[in-house]
Amino acid sequence: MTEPLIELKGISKSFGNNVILDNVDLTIERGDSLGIIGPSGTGKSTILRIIAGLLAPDAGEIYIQGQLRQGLIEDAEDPIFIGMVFQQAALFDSLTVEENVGFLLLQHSTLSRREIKQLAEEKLAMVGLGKIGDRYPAELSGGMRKRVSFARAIMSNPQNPRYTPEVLLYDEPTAGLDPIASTVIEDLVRDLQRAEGGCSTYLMVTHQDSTIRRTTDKVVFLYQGKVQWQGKISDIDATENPLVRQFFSASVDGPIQVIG
Ligand SMILES: Nc1ncnc2c1ncn2[C@@H]1O[C@H](COP(=O)(O)OP(=O)(O)OP(=O)(O)O)[C@@H](O)[C@H]1O
Repeated sequence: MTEPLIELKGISKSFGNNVILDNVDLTIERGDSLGIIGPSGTGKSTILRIIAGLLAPDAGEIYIQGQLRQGLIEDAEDPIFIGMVFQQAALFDSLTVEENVGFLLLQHSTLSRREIKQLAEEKLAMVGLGKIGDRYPAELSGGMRKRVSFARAIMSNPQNPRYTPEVLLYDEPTAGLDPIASTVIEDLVRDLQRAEGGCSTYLMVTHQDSTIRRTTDKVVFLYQGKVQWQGKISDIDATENPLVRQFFSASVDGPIQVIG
């Protein structure tokens, strides 16, 4: 049996007295499209930041392709590259689209600007954006900016295959988009999962019903620091779990305490 790409064992994290994650285990296999869902403030983004190596857990272990991670990503490289797509596209306004997509290569490779431009164009074409490399982020719609951030996330360095992302972490990629723009992004997530030069494995944090159903095969339901339920996407409508039922029925009545 092959090793999981990522394994979290007993991960806990508190902010002050607020316990956000309490002894969470999670396994991500190659090819997984795993949704992390649950009410607001249950630690979904926190889990992504811990997996990305941007935030340290208080307790527990993280194995990346079987190797125990020590410290944060800035302290030691993981054996595989994990990319992140943030909720806000997080583009540099003063750089062109192409410079944004090629940013890491411009900083960390010896490739020529022409080579990086060509690679950026290839990735932009993969996310359905042609001929916009010379534009600035402010000239694009919200959906286009998101797609640019996808192109940046799947950028790889041909000089060093280790910098090809093997797992993508999506943090609410359809938040704030209208239903049609959301569908475009959901289709894109699936296209990139299948495409050569895309990324076959990902975690998806989202609140949107359509995004959960259209982009994930399995889901983990987090609440009060714990994994309360996990199952296949097709199990969602059949489960008797009261948390999952309340969440998907959008009812204020049930075990989930409504905050605010
Ligand atoms: N750096 C931090 N310092 C203090 N509290 C934090 C910090 N980061 C997150 N939190 C708190 O931890 C809790 C979980 O936050 P997180 O963003 O992980 O939740 P979430 O499930 O992604 O929420 P949402 O669905 O609303 O985006 C929240 O109460 C948040 O305020």
